[in-house]
Amino acid sequence: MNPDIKKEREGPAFDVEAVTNLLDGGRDVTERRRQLEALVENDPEFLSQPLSFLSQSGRYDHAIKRCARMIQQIKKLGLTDPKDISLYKRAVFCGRPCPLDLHLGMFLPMLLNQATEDQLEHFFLPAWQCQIIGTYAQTEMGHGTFLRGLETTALYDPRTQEFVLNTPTVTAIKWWPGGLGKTANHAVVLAQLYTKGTCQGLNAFIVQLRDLETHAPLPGIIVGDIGPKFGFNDVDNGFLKLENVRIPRTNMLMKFAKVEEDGTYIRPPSDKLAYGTMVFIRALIVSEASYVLAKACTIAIRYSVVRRQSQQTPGAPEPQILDYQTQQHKLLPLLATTYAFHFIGNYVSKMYQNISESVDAGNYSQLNELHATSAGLKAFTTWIVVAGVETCRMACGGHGFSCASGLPELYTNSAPSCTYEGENTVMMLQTARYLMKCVGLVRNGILLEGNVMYLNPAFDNRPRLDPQSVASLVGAFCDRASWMVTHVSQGLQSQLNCGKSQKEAWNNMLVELVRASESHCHYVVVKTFAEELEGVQDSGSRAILSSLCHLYALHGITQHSGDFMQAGVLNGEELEQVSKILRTLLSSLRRQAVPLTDAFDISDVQLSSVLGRHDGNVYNALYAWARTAPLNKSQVHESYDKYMKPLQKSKL
Ligand SMILES: CCCCCCCCCCCC(=O)SCCNC(=O)CCNC(=O)[C@H](O)C(C)(C)COP(=O)(O)OP(=O)(O)OC[C@H]1O[C@@H](n2cnc3c(N)ncnc32)[C@H](O)[C@@H]1OP(=O)(O)O
Ligand SMILES: Cc1cc2nc3c(=O)[nH]c(=O)nc-3n(C[C@H](O)[C@H](O)[C@H](O)COP(=O)(O)OP(=O)(O)OC[C@H]3O[C@@H](n4cnc5c(N)ncnc54)[C@H](O)[C@@H]3O)c2cc1C
Repeated sequence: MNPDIKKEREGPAFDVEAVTNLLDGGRDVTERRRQLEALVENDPEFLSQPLSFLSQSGRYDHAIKRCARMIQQIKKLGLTDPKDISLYKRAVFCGRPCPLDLHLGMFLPMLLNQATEDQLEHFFLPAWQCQIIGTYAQTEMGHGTFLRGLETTALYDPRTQEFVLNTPTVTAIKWWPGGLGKTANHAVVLAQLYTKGTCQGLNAFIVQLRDLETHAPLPGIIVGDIGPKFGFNDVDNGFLKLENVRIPRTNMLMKFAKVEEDGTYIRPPSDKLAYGTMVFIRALIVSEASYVLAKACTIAIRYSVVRRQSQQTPGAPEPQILDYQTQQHKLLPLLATTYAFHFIGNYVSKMYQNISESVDAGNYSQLNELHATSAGLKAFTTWIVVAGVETCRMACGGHGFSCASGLPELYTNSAPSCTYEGENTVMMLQTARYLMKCVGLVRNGILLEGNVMYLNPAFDNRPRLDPQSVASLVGAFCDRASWMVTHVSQGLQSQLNCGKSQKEAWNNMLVELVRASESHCHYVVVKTFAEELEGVQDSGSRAILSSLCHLYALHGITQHSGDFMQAGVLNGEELEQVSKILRTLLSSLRRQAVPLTDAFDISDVQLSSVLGRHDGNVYNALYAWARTAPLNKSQVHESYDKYMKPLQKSKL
């Protein structure tokens, strides 16, 4: 083990295993996770060469091979608990996306959430057994955000009791669905339903795409891969053109909306229920965000204690780069953010679970709050995580730019989370829509509960900020959100008072509306982090996590100091105080940085990074990695004899 990293692990101020257990949700969960990871890491079928050396087709082949092995093993091991399956899948793909994500993550949940009993009877088992492999085909070339603008049509034909599906224009072609290109043989297709001459809006239809024996596309189905992307190249994101494809009436998911045999349409109790699976994935994205940032922080912090660079004192050894305050300022707030996002991920998962149960019981009253919260936190966490991965890459200097570091792959695979499942700006505006409605309720004398209580009148007048107190800092974030949300609603009102239409006024305030939503999400994250600490039994864990929560809050204030000052929450002098305490915290947490990343308990296989190796032996591993690169298969590349040699021989 590299002596520097070894020294970093001597005498942490807390019990690393206790924090690992806390992050996992208990000692038994840690043991189970390690057991499942070991099953994968000891399975010779899962051994693989560095993915960076493969082509797009090679990566897809590699991914499909792992999918098949994973499904076989899940059945053989008798894994039925969704938590086990999710942990096993994460171990197989090391957190990377895979061609079955949409089948497992959206197609199956769509069946569970939107299918009738008969439909479940017909589709679920073959889908669970992977005879049916599905995807979620909603986005079209011309529309991803504006769902009501989707052009694919499903015309009901009462004579044959079938729907006829078409993508009538080039912009109607389904574009992006994961697994659609080469993997899926079915899709849930979102289409505008027409029956009895009337458009009844978006509904979900199960469409078979490929022959179950030959996998060849069926008549009327033109399907393929959309080609190489910025990342995510293990997944065959595809396109789908539909030309008069006929499906039985019973292929429309009819748990909520219905089309009777004669074509009569029965409206769903809420027309947003069809959007439920998107909310499920948004909640899942929030709970996964922390894992991505945990990997990036582990790589960059471990590298930062083995990398020595520059010379502060002549003759003295070059310092570890984590000794530089700037390196601490880049990485330690991100480490604190990783822990903060772990707790907000738990919070959103619990919220989704609770509200889904009440929706199943027919109570739709909290759907809006769930949508607004999951949409805002999905945008808030993914924007910060993706930017954080890039910060970690840059903090590793040149070697961070090598695929050997694992950081470019981590960045390009996580970057689309700011776009898919709801483009982040659009999601923040959904949260803003909800917040503006809450302001309206307060104006009508209604008292609010939960995370928006700060909008109630005379929400307690707070003493001046005490930057040493986490509770006081949470109050500061609350006051900032209250001021920003109220301020933007006043801005909207004054636009309307000047005679602007609702639409114009809204568009003129979009930037402020997004900022107000971000401040609301930031408050919810800080509040949740602080509240979670109260439940931590182990005193050593509680102490170190409190320092991280303190750092996260102080750093948030310095990053958005304009908001806090505009809101009157703190003045210049108090801001200086905040920055001073933040700097002190950086140097005190520096010694705990490696143990705090070890607590994530991410194996070298999972990390797939030469720079982030647990033993810190980076340089030999980097050299060995480069030597195996395909370009080094021959000392003289074939292009020399084909092009350069003739050039050098020619008399220029
Ligand atoms: C890590 C694992 C990865 C797992 C692996 C993941 C791999 C990648 C998977 C990616 C899969 C995809 O991208 S699938 C495709 C994802 N696509 C999207 O997310 C599309 C985003 N667009 C939309 O959701 C919609 O178009 C909106 C919300 C932006 C606008 O919809 P709209 O119908 O026009 O609604 P709008 O007028 O704004 O609002 C009308 C009312 O409906 C409410 N409303 C709107 N949506 C919802 C909703 N979902 N649930 C409840 N309520 C809603 C609003 O609050 C509002 O209430 P009130 O104010 O009237 O009370
Ligand atoms: C890797 C990846 C995987 C995907 N997988 C799937 C899948 O499996 N199934 C599926 O159906 N789809 C999938 N998608 C598509 C994805 O859901 C859409 O790309 C996403 O919903 C954004 O829609 P869009 O591409 O039309 O962006 P647009 O909405 O065109 O966004 C472009 C810009 O317009 C702005 N904008 C748009 N509307 C508004 C507004 N009302 N107010 C303010 N600004 C606005 C946005 O903020 C953004 O800056 C995937 C996409 C990617 C990248």
